Amino acid sequence: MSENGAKPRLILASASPRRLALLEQIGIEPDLVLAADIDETPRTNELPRDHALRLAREKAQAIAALHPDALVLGADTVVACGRRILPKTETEEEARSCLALLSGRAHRVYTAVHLIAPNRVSERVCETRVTFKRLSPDETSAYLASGEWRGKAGGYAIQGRAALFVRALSGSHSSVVGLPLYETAALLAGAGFPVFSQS
Ligand SMILES: Cc1cn([C@H]2C[C@H](O)[C@@H](COP(=O)(O)OP(=O)(O)OP(=O)(O)O)O2)c(=O)[nH]c1=O
Repeated sequence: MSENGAKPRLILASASPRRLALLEQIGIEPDLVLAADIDETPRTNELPRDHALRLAREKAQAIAALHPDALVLGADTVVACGRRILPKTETEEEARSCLALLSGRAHRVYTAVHLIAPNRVSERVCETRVTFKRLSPDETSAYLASGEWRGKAGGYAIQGRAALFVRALSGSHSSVVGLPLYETAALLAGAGFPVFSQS
């Protein structure tokens, strides 16, 4: 609660419908959802975890600058093969190369969350290890034809058909989809947002 006992206004700094749906899953409805338009290009030699943390922070800061009295939550999801940051795939060719890299091996997904409150800033990053089965040419073609890879980090969406490719996952499923719910709830509770008593 804020100093006067009122529930603080919450803004989700994201254009991702999945992040909104994940927040709603735990009973949290932001007062406002605003997309932050920032440059998401990785810096030279930037590590995947650092990249996710930086972009989550920059998304939150862009919106907090316009709404200094609210709680502002930003997030960023990065799929990494070793130190390599995979793109958010926009073309079928990009998605095909990502699937070829991910096939038959483990990779990591980092989602960072950054919360700006009027009097404090907090952040967390969640690391998840995902192991894909070896993909046959038919599986790859069928997945590419589904179009589910479009705009997704690493060229797949675990909440859709790519679930069939996941042999093992260690970490947080919600984090791979785009928002680690355990960590997000902890940040919000720490900033005085009533996580378990919304109504
Ligand atoms: C790996 C994976 C990623 N994704 C998505 C989550 C994110 O939306 C996207 C990664 O891009 P992000 O830049 O993290 O998010 P976004 O561009 O969709 O939204 P915004 O920046 O406005 O918050 O990939 C899935 O939906 N499922 C998955 O399994």
